[in-house]
Amino acid sequence: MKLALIQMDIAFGEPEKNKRSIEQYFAELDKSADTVVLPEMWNTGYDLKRLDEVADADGKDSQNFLSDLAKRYEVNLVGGSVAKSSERGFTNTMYAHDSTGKKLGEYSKVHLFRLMEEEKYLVEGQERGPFTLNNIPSAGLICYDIRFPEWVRAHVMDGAQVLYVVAEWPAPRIDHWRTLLIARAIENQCYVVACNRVGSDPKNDFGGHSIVIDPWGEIVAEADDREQILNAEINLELVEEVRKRIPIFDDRREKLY
Ligand SMILES: O=C(O)CCC(=O)C(=O)O
Repeated sequence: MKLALIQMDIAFGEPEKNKRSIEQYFAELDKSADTVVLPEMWNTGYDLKRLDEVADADGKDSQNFLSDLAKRYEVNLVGGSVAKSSERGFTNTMYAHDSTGKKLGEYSKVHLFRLMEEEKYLVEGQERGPFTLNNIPSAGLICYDIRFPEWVRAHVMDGAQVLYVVAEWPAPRIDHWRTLLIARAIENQCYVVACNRVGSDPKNDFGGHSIVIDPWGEIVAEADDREQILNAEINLELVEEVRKRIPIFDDRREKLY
């Protein structure tokens, strides 16, 4: 698989402007890329106080936009996440599409991050929302979700071999971001493909360092803290190889935990 992670800045509360930025990035994609990943809440950023005005009604506009991009560029697209409004309230929701534009799955962030007051404005997702991308069982995780190893393990026990993480992770804790992601890859013996944003909003500076990590914990590719497209190639056979070498899934003591 040839991945392209779009590590972009996000305009605060300006979905149309952010869509134009994404269009520009797509025009610059490496022609060999088959799977593209976007960051968290790319439509609005953390403009939570104005969700009434800026969130996407039922995620329809975002889904159309993402489906059309995937089809036009013939790429699988893990569409970061968007602020979505529905009868249930506002959610932080990821959509994945295949290269024909077909929707593969949907996932809403289940762990809301109090430090950014998400719990005051958003409602939690209730489902795992796994998807199969390129014939590979995969899962989406949104930012703070990576601090919950039991949540990540649940996806892997379901069969996930690639974890797509999308984030607006602040710069002051970028060491946590890297360490947690490397640990999630090693302990689950799977690929971690993680796309963060850069730039600033009124309250935070975001740290970039989008990263692709293999099931042995080796870094396949890593960005710095500037806007860029991070390209990486991964080989899924390595998942099986690593799981045979250290068979942690056979050695688990399920009765004890
Ligand atoms: O856990 C962290 O330190 C960052 C989480 C975060 O920024 C988020 O979930 O939006």
